[in-house]
Amino acid sequence: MDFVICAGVAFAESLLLKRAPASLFGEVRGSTTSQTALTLFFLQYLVVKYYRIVAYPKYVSPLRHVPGPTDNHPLIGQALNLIIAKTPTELYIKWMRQYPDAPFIRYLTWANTEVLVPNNLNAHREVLQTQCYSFTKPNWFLRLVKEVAGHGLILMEGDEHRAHRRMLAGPFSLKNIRKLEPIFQEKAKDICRYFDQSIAEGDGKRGAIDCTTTFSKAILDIMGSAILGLDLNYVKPGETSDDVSTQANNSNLKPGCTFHEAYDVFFAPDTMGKILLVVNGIMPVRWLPLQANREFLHAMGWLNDVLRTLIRDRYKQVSESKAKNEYESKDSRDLVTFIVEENLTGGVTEGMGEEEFLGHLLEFMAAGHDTSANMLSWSLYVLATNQDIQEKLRNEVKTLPDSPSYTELDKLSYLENFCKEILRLYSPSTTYQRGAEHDVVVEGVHIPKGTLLDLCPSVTLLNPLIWGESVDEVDPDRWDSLEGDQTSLYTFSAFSNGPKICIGKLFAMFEIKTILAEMVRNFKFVEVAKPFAIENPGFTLRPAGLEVRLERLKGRDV
Ligand code: HEM
Repeated sequence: MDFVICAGVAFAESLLLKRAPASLFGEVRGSTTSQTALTLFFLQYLVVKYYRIVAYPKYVSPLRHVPGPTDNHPLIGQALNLIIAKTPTELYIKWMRQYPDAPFIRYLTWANTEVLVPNNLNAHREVLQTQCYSFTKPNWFLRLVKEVAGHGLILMEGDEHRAHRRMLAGPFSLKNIRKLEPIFQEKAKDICRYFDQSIAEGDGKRGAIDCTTTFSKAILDIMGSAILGLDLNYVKPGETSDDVSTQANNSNLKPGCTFHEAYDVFFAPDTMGKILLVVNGIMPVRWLPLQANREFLHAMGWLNDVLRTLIRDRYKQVSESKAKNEYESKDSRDLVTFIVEENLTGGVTEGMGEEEFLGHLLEFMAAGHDTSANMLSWSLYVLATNQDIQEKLRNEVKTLPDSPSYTELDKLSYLENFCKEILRLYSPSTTYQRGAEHDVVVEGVHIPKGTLLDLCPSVTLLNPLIWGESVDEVDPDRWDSLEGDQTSLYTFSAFSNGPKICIGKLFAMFEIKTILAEMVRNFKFVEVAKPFAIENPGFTLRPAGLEVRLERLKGRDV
């Protein structure tokens, strides 16, 4: 924008100079209009950039007194520090602990753009609930998400967002989530059979599981059945990993890629893939003839085609059998079928167009996949490194019947506490973004229109002012005796809060509890097999390469 304005102004100025009396600007009149315009453009552009990058954040911005890190790079503030940090949240946690009382923390990023991090509970309440629609998704984030998730809930704002949340409330209600019991139970058993296979392929007593890959595939299977009505069967015992990558079990899908490969391009790209993902948020770079771009465009094209075909086929199937009076609505219908049925009969999803439908599917698959898989990986990490907690959890889940229902799982208080403690210590969602729609005042801080905000769940989940000295310890029992700020909705921020709270919260908790219960009552998680790193940059807290050794417990058979 600065570029265009400076170019326009420089051109107008050069024309004016041409007409000025020769005695005033003799030198300038000697040069051509384009030379003058170019010189004026560069000078003005430099001044504007100096003001924006150096003078504004330091001397003019109303946010300049908000506390924050001072070890800034002169041009890119904390951008590089965030990229080379050990985890995507390391620096946010450090800043929160440095300025525990501040409502906001301010840091600088590319070209010294200011970013605010809501820090105390009131600031979270204002941004997520009270003034929710004053803080919308910023443009760079829209570009980034739209590439993979189309136009779904995450990108919608205001009335459109409210209308679509209403349409989707049914499929994500407790009543509907209960219908997914058989899908979750079956997949939990498949995972255990897969573990058995890994033990059998080893020395017959002990196996090792690559958590990130296994759970990523298992969760995709669940999403395939529950959301799309497809049997993906990535984690199916009896199949080697080679069989899995051919997607042999779903021959109806377009060849050339798999869901697992497609999402790996986004959630676990190589270094070039990561750079392009970030830079494309700032300026379009997908046209560059690079291998990482080709892989990305191929994967996303495949995903869009497959889901669009699925939507059209499902409409056709349902409407044709309805026309013949042969249609029977299944009680355990998946989300696609639910939306199609409601749409055809003037139900709650009436008016949802194909683009929005596609956007929702792309988003559910992306938003519910890596988050849940990482939560399971971190659960195994904690179990393998805390045998007493594992024993306590096992004693509780041992009481469950063979295929536990939602109600039976919901009654287990230690399982609930364990899940919350995993989300507290290892929030799968690292940061999510907002931008101020207009000037707004929160907690006495004047936030100018266009200011960027980073919300980081760990800022409240790992805050020593809220959790005390034991903040970094694993202690599921703490959830039995919450007091003060620990009871606030805004403290438990792993699923966010307010009108944009995660729509899949119930789905995720039920799915994870079912899988955890089945794993813990059948296997002992002995130790972490080797060192691993946390992926950074990353949208989720991904323990890349986490491997856990396990043994089957005697006396149980899946
Ligand atoms: C442990 C698992 C999960 C975690 C930690 C999680 C976390 C979150 C968070 C923090 C947000 C807020 C993002 C923002 O406001 O920008 C969110 C939104 C969302 N999540 Fe989840 N999520 C999980 C599972 C799921 C599942 C299973 C689904 C779908 C099946 C899902 C679908 C969505 C959608 C569609 C949104 C956008 C909601 C809106 O803007 O109205 N999530 N999630």
